[in-house]
Amino acid sequence: MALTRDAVLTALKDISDPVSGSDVVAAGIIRALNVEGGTVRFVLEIDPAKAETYNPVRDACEAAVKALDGVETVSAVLTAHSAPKPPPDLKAQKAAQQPQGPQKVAGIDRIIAVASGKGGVGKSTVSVNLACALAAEGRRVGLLDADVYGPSQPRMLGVSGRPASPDGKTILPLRNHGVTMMSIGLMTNEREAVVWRGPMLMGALQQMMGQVQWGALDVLIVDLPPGTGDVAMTLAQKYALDGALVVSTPQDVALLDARKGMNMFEKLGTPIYGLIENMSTHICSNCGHEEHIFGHGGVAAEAESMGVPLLAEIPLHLDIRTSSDGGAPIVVSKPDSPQATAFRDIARRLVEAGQA
Ligand SMILES: Nc1ncnc2c1ncn2[C@@H]1O[C@H](COP(=O)(O)OP(=O)(O)OP(=O)(O)O)[C@@H](O)[C@H]1O
Repeated sequence: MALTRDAVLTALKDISDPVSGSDVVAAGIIRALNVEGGTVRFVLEIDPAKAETYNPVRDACEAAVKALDGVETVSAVLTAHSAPKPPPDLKAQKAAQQPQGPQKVAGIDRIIAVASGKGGVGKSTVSVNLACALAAEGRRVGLLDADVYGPSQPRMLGVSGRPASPDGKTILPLRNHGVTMMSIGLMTNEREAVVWRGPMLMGALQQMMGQVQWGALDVLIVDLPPGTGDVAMTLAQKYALDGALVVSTPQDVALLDARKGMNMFEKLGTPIYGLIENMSTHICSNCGHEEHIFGHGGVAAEAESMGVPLLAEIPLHLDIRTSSDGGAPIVVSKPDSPQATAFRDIARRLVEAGQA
């Protein structure tokens, strides 16, 4: 008989939660349970201050699930829920040791967020091509797909399969075209709709930053979800973001949303490295005829009025879409094409400015 979620939950009900006294399922700490064939994954969402207490609980949960018929591998990870504010710490010395403001991530020299105000404007396409172009410039590049609502980087970078976690604590990222990549989407089942609540999102982001073995990176590109939501805020507040790139199409409505995105970064104190206009002009793949189907000049004017550089005008070209869909972004599959050159120019510019 095939292994089911219910069978896993029933087994987990035998494990008690040391904090509430009830079982771990009733206590509501089992999250993101994913059963795929013989592989079972879930997280225990806990108060980070009680991580030590929960290590044996995690081991007991893993053992209970492993004992079920049909289970081959079990991965249970502790993630932090957003703990209520701790009482004020009166010991000055201890307070001095508390992390202050956004933190650097060990081994990662720079973090650049790629954002857009609106979905579908090509933020992921820009992120993956920029990452590949930076790798081609000899930079050690990571790409974090934080777009929980529509993770697309595994497909665009041509990687498949699940990241391994040999010790159940650290996560091995995937790698292709010289880019080290991890996607929050790989933590869930593709067909399973996941409702990402704020705390879970933060836990997942913290896991991505702290538990993924990125290795030494010159730059980590973070492909954010569209808009000015929780992920962008958490990222900028918790981690030392060096800069942000904002992608927009030329239409007024996209620009309006892009402005909101830029305002958010300004408020968070993150420098905006530049605006990128995507789908700037349409180049017919048959005759080469060029047409500004979404209008022209708006993004350049916006960049000027905001006082940020317009880093590139990327054309709308069939090759850009088909190459990403095929897992070898245009910068890799046709590096000398004018379309790829637009992305490579951004990469060179960022490297020259010491930003990547
Ligand atoms: N310059 C371009 N030329 C041709 N196709 C493009 C271009 N930019 C993006 N696309 C295509 O448009 C679609 C949307 O792009 P993409 O997924 O990068 O957008 P996004 O802003 O990351 O979207 P979301 O955040 O909503 O997932 C994809 O199919 C992509 O291949």
